[in-house]
Amino acid sequence: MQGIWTTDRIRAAEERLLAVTPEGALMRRAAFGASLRAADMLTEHAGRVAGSRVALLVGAGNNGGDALWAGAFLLRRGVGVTAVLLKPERAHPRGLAALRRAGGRVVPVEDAPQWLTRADLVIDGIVGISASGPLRPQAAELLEHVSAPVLAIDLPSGVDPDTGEVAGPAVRAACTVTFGARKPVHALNPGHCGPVELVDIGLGDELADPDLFRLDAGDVAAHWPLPGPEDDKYSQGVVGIAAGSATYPGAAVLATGSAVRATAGMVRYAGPAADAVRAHWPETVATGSITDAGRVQSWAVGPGIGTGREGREVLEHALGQGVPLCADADAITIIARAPAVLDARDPGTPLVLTPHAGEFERLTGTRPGADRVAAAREAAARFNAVLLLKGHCTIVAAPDGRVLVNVPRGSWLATAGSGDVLSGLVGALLAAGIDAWLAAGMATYVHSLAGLLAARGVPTSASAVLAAIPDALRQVRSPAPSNCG
Ligand SMILES: NC(=O)C1=CN([C@@H]2O[C@H](COP(=O)(O)OP(=O)(O)OC[C@H]3O[C@@H](n4cnc5c(N)ncnc54)[C@H](O)[C@@H]3O)[C@@H](O)[C@H]2O)[C@@H](O)CC1
Ligand SMILES: [K+]
Repeated sequence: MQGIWTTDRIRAAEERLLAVTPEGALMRRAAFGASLRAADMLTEHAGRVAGSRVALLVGAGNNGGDALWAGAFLLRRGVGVTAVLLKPERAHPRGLAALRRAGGRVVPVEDAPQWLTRADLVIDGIVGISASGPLRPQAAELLEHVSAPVLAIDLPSGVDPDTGEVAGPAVRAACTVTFGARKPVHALNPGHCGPVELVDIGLGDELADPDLFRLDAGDVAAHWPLPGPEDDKYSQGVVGIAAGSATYPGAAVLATGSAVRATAGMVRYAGPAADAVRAHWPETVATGSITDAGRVQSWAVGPGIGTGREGREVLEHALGQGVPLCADADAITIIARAPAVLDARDPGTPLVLTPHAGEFERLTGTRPGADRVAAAREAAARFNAVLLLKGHCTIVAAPDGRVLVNVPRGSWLATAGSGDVLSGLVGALLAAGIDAWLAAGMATYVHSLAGLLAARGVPTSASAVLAAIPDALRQVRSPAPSNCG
């Protein structure tokens, strides 16, 4: 798992490291790493390093210092570097001296447009982890002259470092180079960060207990249930799916199908769409009513069951079985309207709730707001449940405070029925006995990868996402190498 730390924790760790490191050494390490990434970007976008042109946007703090030092390193490689000082009186003195010594040009803001327009690459050193709020008007106006790719130093300026919120003008980077450890913005706002490269500045020993986690393919592969020599259809877990209606069998077919594709365990379906489910997935055991569904090790309940009395009875029955349960879609609305339904639950048995922002508001009375991590964490504690907050960037919070963030792979999953596929995946992993927080995170990961594979650059459908689950699992088990992201 990749760890992610809030900026307070990073700042404290940096201070401890600074106290035992020669002055300026950390910044030079960071800036050298940034200059290497800048050179790679110049090669990619301008076809050369020596002879290319870089403009630095330099703010009032150490982030600007990083940019100035990176400029000094690039000058040594024959790059023409121009620094635009947004707050000349507060520009990092040592960084500025280093840039000047290396032969860099320093221009006032009034002269900046021509240098920004001509640049092959712009380096954003406006503001880093001490940022608050969006870009100030002067910086926002300068950015209008930029058409070259932007390399963000530490994070794209104007984006909130801890929540990823964009409340006004902000840099949209082609790539971000960060130092020491990943910050929440990198996972929560991949659209503004672009691929994120991590430069080691020696912070590792100072940081423990991440605030957030991100799964990688290795984690998912390591925990995904695969049949072993001793296994049979029961030993791998039996998942029950309660979804869909006679008139709208789609949700039932999709949720059941994704459970079928996810693991080799057995899938039972219970509900009025049993005929349609049997027709699509002959390997399932389908019954018309949840009361005669038989034993399962987990339930996935909700998509398309309706929010009336029948839906409520189905949910109550499943909650009363004392097995882990994923409550999705209509099941969430039922809980929001009648929280007493949860009285049927044994509080020690895992529950996963999978709301999107609107369902989250129904459940809790408020929208998730800018700090989606805090919102998900609070709701997880309040409901004593794993809370999977859907969105472009999905957050999975456990009642004990652990949070996973899934960095999306495009917006391909914004399609009807996609949530039904996710709930089948969660249910199948719960049946295999996987920790509910991890199960929800792994399901989200594979769901988004299946979305990417199904889409291959064009809009896709939930059925195609479902069909791509085996390919996503194959890819997870043998991931392609990646050096940025
Ligand atoms: N402390 C260290 O040893 C290291 C720090 N590093 C760099 O230092 C950065 C943090 O530096 P600082 O704490 O000096 O602060 P920043 O450079 O992040 O911000 C400087 C100042 O900008 C102002 N500001 C806040 N929001 C703004 C906005 N939206 N628009 C314009 N100005 C705004 C504030 O007055 C703030 O103090 C990191 O992000 C990283 O780039 C790296 O060099 C690694 C080592
Ligand atoms: K920046």
